Amino acid sequence: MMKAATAVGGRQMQRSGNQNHRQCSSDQVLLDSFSSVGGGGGKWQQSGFSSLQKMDYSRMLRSSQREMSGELAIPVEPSTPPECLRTSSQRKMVPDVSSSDLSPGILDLHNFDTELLADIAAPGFYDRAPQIGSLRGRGSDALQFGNSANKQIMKDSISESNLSVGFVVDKEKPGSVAKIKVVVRKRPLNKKEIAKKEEDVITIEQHTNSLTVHETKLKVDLTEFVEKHEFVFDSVLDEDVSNDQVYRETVEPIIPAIFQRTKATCFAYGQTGNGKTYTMQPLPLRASQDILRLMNHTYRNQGLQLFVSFFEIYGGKLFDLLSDRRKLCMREDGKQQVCIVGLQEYRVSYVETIRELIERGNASRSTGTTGANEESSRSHAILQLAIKRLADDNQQKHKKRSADNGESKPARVVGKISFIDLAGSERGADTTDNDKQTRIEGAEINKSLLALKECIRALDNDQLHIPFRGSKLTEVLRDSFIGNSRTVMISCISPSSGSCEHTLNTLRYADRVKSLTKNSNPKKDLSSAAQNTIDSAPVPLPSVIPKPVAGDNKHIGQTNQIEREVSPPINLEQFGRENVRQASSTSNHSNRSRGSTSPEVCDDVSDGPYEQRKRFLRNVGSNSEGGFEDKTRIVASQMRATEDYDMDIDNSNSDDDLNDLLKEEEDLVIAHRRQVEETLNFVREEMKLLDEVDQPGNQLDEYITKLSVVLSRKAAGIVNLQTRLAHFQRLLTHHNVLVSSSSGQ
Ligand SMILES: Nc1ncnc2c1ncn2[C@@H]1O[C@H](COP(=O)(O)OP(=O)(O)OP(=O)(O)O)[C@@H](O)[C@H]1O
Repeated sequence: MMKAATAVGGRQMQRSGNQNHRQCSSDQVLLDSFSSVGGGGGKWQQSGFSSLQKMDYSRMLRSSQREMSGELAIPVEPSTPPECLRTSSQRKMVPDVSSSDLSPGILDLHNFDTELLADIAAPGFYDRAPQIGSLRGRGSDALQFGNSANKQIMKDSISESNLSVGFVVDKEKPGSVAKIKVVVRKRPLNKKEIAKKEEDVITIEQHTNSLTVHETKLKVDLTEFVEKHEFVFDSVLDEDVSNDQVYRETVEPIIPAIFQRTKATCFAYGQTGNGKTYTMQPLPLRASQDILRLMNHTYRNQGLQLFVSFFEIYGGKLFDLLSDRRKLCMREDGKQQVCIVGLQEYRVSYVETIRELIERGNASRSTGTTGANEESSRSHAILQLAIKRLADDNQQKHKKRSADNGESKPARVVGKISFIDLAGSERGADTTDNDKQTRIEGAEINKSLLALKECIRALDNDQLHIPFRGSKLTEVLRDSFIGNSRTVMISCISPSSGSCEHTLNTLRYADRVKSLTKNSNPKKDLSSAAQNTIDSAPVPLPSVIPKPVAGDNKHIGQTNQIEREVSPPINLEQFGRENVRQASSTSNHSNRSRGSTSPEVCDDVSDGPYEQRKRFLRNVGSNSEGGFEDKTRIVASQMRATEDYDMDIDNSNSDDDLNDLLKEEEDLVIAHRRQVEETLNFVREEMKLLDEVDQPGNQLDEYITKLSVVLSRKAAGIVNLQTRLAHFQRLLTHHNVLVSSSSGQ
């Protein structure tokens, strides 16, 4: 799972999510070469690349095949090349999908009944898996940062995986693998952090699977002290642990299970730029290699086939990354089973083919720039490896039925594994500078991350109801949450002191996922339970901080942040509209009254037109047009009104129309800008007015004093709007929590 592989055209910025991106050239070369070497009959050989290139790739692939020949004694079959890998003539002549190689256009994730395979024990699978203690010190991954590291990953993965060809079938039952495994991976300090002289604040003890965050804090007397936050997870991986070792610790143990009716999910979670893509990138390749080996040894002659699909969820929409970003639809059938309409699956027999497909998919991913990562994944990418089987009798029937009426019966899914490279999590406070699109992305991302967590928790508690409707992501993964499932979560963290708060948030998320498991380790972030009530929110407004749900305080390491995630609903839409209404009513007021000569229209000295204020100033002290005090009282009551609405929020109903909310927020920003502008104009006009109007000194003093009251109230109004804007972002995040938690009720 990668972002755009640099070798395949680099990464791109895709904001619309609807654009089609084609990265054909080098893919074409590689796949064509592969087909020719792998026995594809030269079907895709006419792409016009040089014979020298062909030879190089052929040599590489031949050697790769030789290395794996013991394990991959599978019949050579042509892999169906993606459309963009064909020449234009081929694109015209050859149908898009070959029915023998691809799944039907409609991929029904459930209708393929899970095959009941013979419970064949596969001995020795885990024999090679190292003890966690031995993971230290290898660090074969590129430890330097930058694109070169990413480029290297796939190669490393292949070559490392080839080292482990001495693969023996497993003897352990899949049932012995934990249902949910939470692993934390720390990355090294990057160049930027080193340049800023940031320190590594994470210590890891792999033999106890514990990790300590040393957070520097300030006492009230401004002296520094270090607070320690200790966490224990199923596994903790230090910065020198290689990607191959990560594979062995996370995915390898669950591979045998997917031959036995299990749906597995592996995902990386963490702050943007902390190594999710770096970590996820090589895993599907390694997994597919092991799957192919098992298929061709332990499960040979059972007619199993491996299928690959790769799609992304961006802005709540699905795009096929292996089919020119074709937009996909998710449907539920009568049995409430999820179908992804149009998703293409490719039947594969070779790791190299999978590699090419992954690279192509990555090149189509939506990426953007965040403060922490220039090439940030702004989508969730989901790569699925599905093992399917057409039973003999089914095959017979299938042939007959196909001959009869041209229908094809889909293969049955034996098991599958989904690799999810999640978009980076961001705090609302970090997104204040982002444009609207980035804010929408951020809100969508946070929403799905929270929904995912809720599903995992429900799953691990054997809850009857899994709140998969919380987001598109969880809906799509629905079938991975039901029945026999395994989940591996890899939390990626930065070691730097500057990211300490982010890191704690990530670890608490991971801790939360794990915390309610039956076998959870009680040794949690004790320091945070005792004294750390860190809240990443920029401005504390108690009236909108949701209250903890009764009985949800059983976990020691829980903090305020977590408690808020299970809070009662807030009507954000009402909140937003109210904000805008208040802001607009104040800011539009002067617009309405401008041009009017009626003094009644101007109920506020600050909002009256210039001539009116001039008249007013002339009458200061005479009370002829209503006292100045009255007018300032009106202003004050308007300000109070904008402050009061917070009180109503808790009584509101929830509303999940995110786009409406963002529209409200945008309106609020406009209203804020307008109010600032008008206040400045007001000040300018007042200064001019004071120059023009000849008043006795004492009356002028009085006027100025009163004016300063109005001005300070105007300033308070602006600050108020700013506070609400900052708050709006927090509320959007809370909203996501509420949506997911309310859908779970
Ligand atoms: N364990 C690691 N060792 C060496 N380099 C790493 C490691 N983890 C991450 N990096 C480097 O850090 C940079 C950012 O990593 P990556 O793109 O994987 O982050 P990310 O979490 O996927 O970010 P985003 O959520 O924004 O997509 C990359 O240049 C990557 O090579």
